[in-house]
Amino acid sequence: MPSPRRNVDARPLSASASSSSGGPGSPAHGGGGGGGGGRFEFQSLLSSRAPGLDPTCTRLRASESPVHRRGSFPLAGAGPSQAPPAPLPEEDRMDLNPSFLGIALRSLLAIDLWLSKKLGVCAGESSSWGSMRPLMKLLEISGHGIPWLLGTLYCLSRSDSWAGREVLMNLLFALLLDLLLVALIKGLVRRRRPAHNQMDMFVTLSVDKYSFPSGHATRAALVSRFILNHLVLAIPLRVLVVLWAFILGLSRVMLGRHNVTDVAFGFFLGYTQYSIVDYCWLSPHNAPVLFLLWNQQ
Ligand SMILES: CC(C)=CCC/C(C)=C/CC/C(C)=C/CC/C(C)=C/COP(=O)(O)O
Repeated sequence: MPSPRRNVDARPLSASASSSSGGPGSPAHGGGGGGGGGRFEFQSLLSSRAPGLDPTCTRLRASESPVHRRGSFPLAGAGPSQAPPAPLPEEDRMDLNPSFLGIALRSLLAIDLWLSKKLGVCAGESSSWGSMRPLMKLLEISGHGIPWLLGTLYCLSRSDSWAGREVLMNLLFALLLDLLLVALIKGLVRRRRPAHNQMDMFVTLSVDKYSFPSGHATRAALVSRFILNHLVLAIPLRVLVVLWAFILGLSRVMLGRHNVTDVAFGFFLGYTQYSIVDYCWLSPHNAPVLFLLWNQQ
C-alpha cells in the first residue's frame, strides 16, 4: 500500500514526466515509487516558487539536489509491500532551501558585477572616459611590482646606513611576501577578470589572468602603510600617499581590470600583510646573516 505522502507528492511531478527521458519511476525523479521522500522535500521548495515555473527546470534542480548527489534515496526500493519510509532528517530538508548566506552572497556578487561594469569607464579607447586611459595606465605602472622591486633593490645598494638598510630590507621582504600571497590566492580562487577588460598589461605573471585579489590594491595598501609608518613625512605628503593608494585601487576598476570586490579585498589583504611584516620585522638581531650577506656585496 503506497504511503499517503507518496500519493500527494507524485501528482505534480508526473505531469512533466512525459517530456523526460527518465520516467517518474526513474531515480532522476527522486526514485519514482521509492523517491517520495526526495519529492516531498522538493515539493516544499516548489511551493514557495511562482506557480508558472517550468517543470523541466524544477526537475533538473531536484536531480541536482544534495539529496540526490549523495545517493540518498530514502524510499528507494520501497514497494507497496514495504513499510512507509522514515521522514528525511531535518538537515537534509534544509539543504534544498536557499540559505540566507547563499542569497546574500549571490546578491553581493550581482551588485559587484553591475557596479564594476558601470565604473569601468576607461575599459577601452571607445569607452565613455576612454581618453583618460593613458593616465590610468600610468597609475597602473606606479603600482606595478617590477618598479617597486627594482627601486627597493637600487635604494638598498645605495644605502649607507644600517637603519636605512633595515627598512629597505623589510620593504623588499614585504613586496616579495605580497607577490607570493597574491599569486597563491589568485591560483586558488581563479576568478576571471571582467569580460570588458583588455589584457594589455605591462609584464604579468601567469596567475595574473585571474583577478581576485587585485595585486595593485594589495601593493598600494601595503606600501602606503609601510611608508606612513617608516618615513617621516609632512602631512600633505601623507595625504598624497593615501590618495595615491585609493586612486590606484579605483583605477583598477575604471580600467576594467577588476571588480570592486577584488580591489576591496586587495586593500584588506595589503593592510593585513603590513601587520605580518611588522610582526616578523627583520633586523640585524634576528636575521644577522641576511644583513651580513648584503654588506658583503
Ligand atoms: C627582483 C626580485 C628580488 C624578485 C623578482 C620576483 C618576481 C617574480 C617579480 C615579478 C614581478 C611581476 C611581474 C609582478 C606582476 C605585477 C602585476 C601585473 C600584478 C597584477 O596586478 P592586478 O592588480 O591586475 O592583480
